[in-house]
Amino acid sequence: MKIAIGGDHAGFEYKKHILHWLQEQNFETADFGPYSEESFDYPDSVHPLCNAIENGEYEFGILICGSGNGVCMTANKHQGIRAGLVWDEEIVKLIRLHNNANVICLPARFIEKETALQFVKTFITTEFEGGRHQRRVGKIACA
Ligand SMILES: O=C(CO)[C@H](O)[C@H](O)[C@H](O)COP(=O)(O)O
Repeated sequence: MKIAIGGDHAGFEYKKHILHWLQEQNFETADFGPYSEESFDYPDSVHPLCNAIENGEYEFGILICGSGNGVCMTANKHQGIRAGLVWDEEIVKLIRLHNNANVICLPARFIEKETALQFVKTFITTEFEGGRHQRRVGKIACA
């Protein structure tokens, strides 16, 4: 599984932590930045990451900023992206089970680092349920 990760300065430490775990597990990864804690505009990471997912280069994306909302709003501008903001384990499961999310958005200033990692583990191991949800997901994109 190929996984891309990005965000802004507020998510930098969390990104490092999650990336380290992904690489330990031998996932193929790509880091779309930022590469330091210096102030960074999240769209400059989010758009290239989402383009790469839409092109089929990566299956899943992980985005991290302070509240999770900036990265989520930006990602969902892309037709091929379904990004979900998460704050507890059940919500993480639901964005995969019901929404077939391909991007998870983590609010670094509101959850612990280990919680963020646990959310990523749940995200990448939960399968889309399909069925009635397939019909609904099919109606999300607008022309
Ligand atoms: O959602 C966000 C932006 O809309 C994020 O929370 C950013 O990380 C946050 O806005 C960054 O704020 P800062 O004061 O520039 O660190």
